[in-house]
Amino acid sequence: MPNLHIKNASLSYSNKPIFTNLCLTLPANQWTCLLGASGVGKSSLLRLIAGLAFGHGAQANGDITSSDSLPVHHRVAWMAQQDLLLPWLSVIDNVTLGCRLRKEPLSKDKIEQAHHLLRSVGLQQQASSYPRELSGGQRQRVALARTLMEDRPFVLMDEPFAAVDALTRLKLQDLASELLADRTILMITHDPLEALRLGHSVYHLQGSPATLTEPLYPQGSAPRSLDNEQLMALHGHILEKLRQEDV
Ligand SMILES: Nc1ncnc2c1ncn2[C@@H]1O[C@H](COP(=O)(O)OP(=O)(O)OP(=O)(O)O)[C@@H](O)[C@H]1O
Repeated sequence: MPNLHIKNASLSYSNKPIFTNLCLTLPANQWTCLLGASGVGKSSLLRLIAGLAFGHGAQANGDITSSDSLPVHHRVAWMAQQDLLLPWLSVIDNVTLGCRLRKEPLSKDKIEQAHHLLRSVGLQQQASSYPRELSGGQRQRVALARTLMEDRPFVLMDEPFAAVDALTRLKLQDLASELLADRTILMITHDPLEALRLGHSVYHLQGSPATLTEPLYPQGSAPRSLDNEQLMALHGHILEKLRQEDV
């Protein structure tokens, strides 16, 4: 998988700078996690990387490039806090939604692949169910299968596990860590523990205009166990920093 390079990313709304000349490299096969207070500009940075449009009054710039020199924008998958499943489609049809939207023929291989992915997220029995019949955690697992079905090298995640209970969140973290191990990932989270469990590096976006701090590099391989002493110490340290920032 390629690295993703973000150079001189700048964004302002109505001439108010949100961030200016941000630079960040997302290493291949790694999770880069991004913490930061509400409104600091995390989701906007993700939008800029994905090449999504900003509303009226926004000025966005930046070089988003890949180490393999191929264009980035159409090779990005997005996973959000809301599962964004279409309620009128079955689980399997939601997993193959990308093919449908692009009007690609749904070959036997593709359908088999979708079933295989549902098996990997533990939902093979629910292929014909509808989203309303699933729990929040199950729905987010379908969203994960759909992300994997798209098979994009770059995965941008905006608080993907924020809407589920603590135990389901831990399970989803473990599953995503395993299934997305070979991608280049940027994940936004408000949960320092989640960043420390999953991230190879953990950045903090802070200030106005926002800047990135030096990254933390949690030890050991992800997903890290909750009884990892270094992880718990770093967790306390980050929470304290966030608390000071909040006053
Ligand atoms: N369309 C818009 N017009 C004007 N300002 C905007 C617009 N969209 C976002 N902003 C402002 O840009 C800033 C960054 O927003 P963004 O959604 O990126 O923050 P965030 O760090 O992701 O916040 P959260 O953690 O709450 O999701 C915020 O101060 C927000 O008010």
